[in-house]
Amino acid sequence: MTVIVHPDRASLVGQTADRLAALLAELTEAQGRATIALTGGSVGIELLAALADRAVDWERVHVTWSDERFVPADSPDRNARQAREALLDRVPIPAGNVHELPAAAGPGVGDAGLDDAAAAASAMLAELGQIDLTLLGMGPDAHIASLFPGHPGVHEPGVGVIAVRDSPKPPPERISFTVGAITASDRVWLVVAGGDKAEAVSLVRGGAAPEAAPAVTAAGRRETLMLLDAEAAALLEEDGR
Ligand SMILES: O=C(O)[C@H](O)[C@@H](O)[C@H](O)[C@H](O)COP(=O)(O)O
Repeated sequence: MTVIVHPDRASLVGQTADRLAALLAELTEAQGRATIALTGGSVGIELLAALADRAVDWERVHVTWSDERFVPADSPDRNARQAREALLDRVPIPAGNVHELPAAAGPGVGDAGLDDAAAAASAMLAELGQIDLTLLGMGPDAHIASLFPGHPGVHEPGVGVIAVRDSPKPPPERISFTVGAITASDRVWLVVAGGDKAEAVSLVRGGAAPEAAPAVTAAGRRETLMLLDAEAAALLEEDGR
């Protein structure tokens, strides 16, 4: 894992958007298509908004998500809805290139269909083929996607999408890439900002166990980057790591 520290949140977001635009250009040029898995969370969405202002050949970019909240499609909690507002509705990406994870049938449905949604998402992931880049945020508890410390999901075997119940981060019902799905990606970028993440960053860099810090499992087949602002890296600088 390569750690790159930016002076502040704005430069982390701006320079990561530049880095992402450059990767998309390289991939669409070299292989005719790029497939990326987006993430939710404030930094993840800010990154998408910044990407909207970069030159990207959207015709040849496919997007999906490494996790999704299991709420109705029009819920403001949906990662896909937030991504559409921040980016996808602002760029000429073909509708067929946007591979949303299933939504709950409607308000108050609860977890009826959560397992079916996870199974459908696993099938869609298999159809999608190789993921060139999985973008991840990280919680203050070192969660990634919807894989939380002390929850069984981090030990779920195989490449797929799982149902998550009683998520400590609301909303409670989610569907999430497994660790195997994340590590099947060619590249994994963890994009993390804020002093509230400094402990988790230090835990991850210190080699904590996956059940304590799921983010330690974040690894791409070809590249793993931990992209931080100075606040999130603060303890690292103290440790000199
Ligand atoms: O659906 C979600 O909530 C995200 O996938 C989640 O994993 C997020 O990326 C982290 O919680 C970081 O979120 P912040 O960037 O807002 O701290």
